[in-house]
Amino acid sequence: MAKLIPVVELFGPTIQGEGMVIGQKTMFVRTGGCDYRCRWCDSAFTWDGSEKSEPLSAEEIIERLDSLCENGYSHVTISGGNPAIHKGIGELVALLNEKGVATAIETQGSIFQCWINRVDEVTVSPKPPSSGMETDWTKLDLFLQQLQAPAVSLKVVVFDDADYQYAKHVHKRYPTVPFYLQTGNEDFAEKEDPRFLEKRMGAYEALVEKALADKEMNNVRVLPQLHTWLWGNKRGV
Ligand SMILES: C[S@@+](CC[C@H](N)C(=O)[O-])C[C@H]1O[C@@H](n2cnc3c(N)ncnc32)[C@H](O)[C@@H]1O
Ligand SMILES: Nc1nc2[nH]cc(C(=O)O)c2c(=O)[nH]1
Ligand code: SF4
Ligand SMILES: [Mg+2]
Repeated sequence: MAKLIPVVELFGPTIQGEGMVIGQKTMFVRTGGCDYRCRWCDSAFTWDGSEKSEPLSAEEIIERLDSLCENGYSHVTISGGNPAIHKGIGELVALLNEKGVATAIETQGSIFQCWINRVDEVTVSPKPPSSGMETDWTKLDLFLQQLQAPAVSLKVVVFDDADYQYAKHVHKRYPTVPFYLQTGNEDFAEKEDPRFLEKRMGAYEALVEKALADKEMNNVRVLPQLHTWLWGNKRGV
């Protein structure tokens, strides 16, 4: 029997606002459940019990994506929560592959599944000290050793100096993996702050300046969460 996938949100078309394929037109599948509890998680509704997920088969997910996008789509991003806790996603990835639709995943690198190697773009985002989570380096080493996907990147969110030092450590530990620094959004719960965009731009400028002045961070890409510049903390975009 097909394994069901707990889905919290399906949305799109939108643009990928973060990381290695920023700007890519994409659909999103957001799964429920996470093995982490990051203090600043902007998607805590996937794991804090505030929302129920709907168990869907891979076919049902594709039907719903199709009905969201009458013009069709060529790219699907799977995020969460941690999508890597769900075995059933392998079937979704295989079906999308068959249809010629490219796939991407966002995960923190704590749990590996064989199907991850069939995802076209894998973003691994280990969590810095401000998250309150502790990285199990042995697990992360193993995750990256097993990872054979066509395109892989590391992305570390930075809120403060300790996070930046952590990001440097990650980049040094895995020097051959394309590395992204991403600004943290401390106003993730804010709905109507008139200074929201100004603050996001300020955080981006500060992170860019830090990286530009750092001789150990010459081969990095520095990015904001671009979707928040357009749409703030709105859900489903
Ligand atoms: C919501 S998570 C889901 C995927 C997976 N659990 C992970 O953390 O990689 C997707 C991305 O959003 C980032 N993120 C979550 N909350 C954020 C915040 N307040 N500011 C900036 N990035 C955030 C995470 O670090 C991760 O890269
Ligand atoms: N547009 C857009 N881009 C994103 N990139 C990563 C996201 C996520 O929540 O995983 C996300 C999201 O929620 N929306
Ligand atoms: S690992 Fe991702 S989904 Fe899980 S709590 Fe952290 S940011 Fe949120
Ligand atoms: Mg998000």
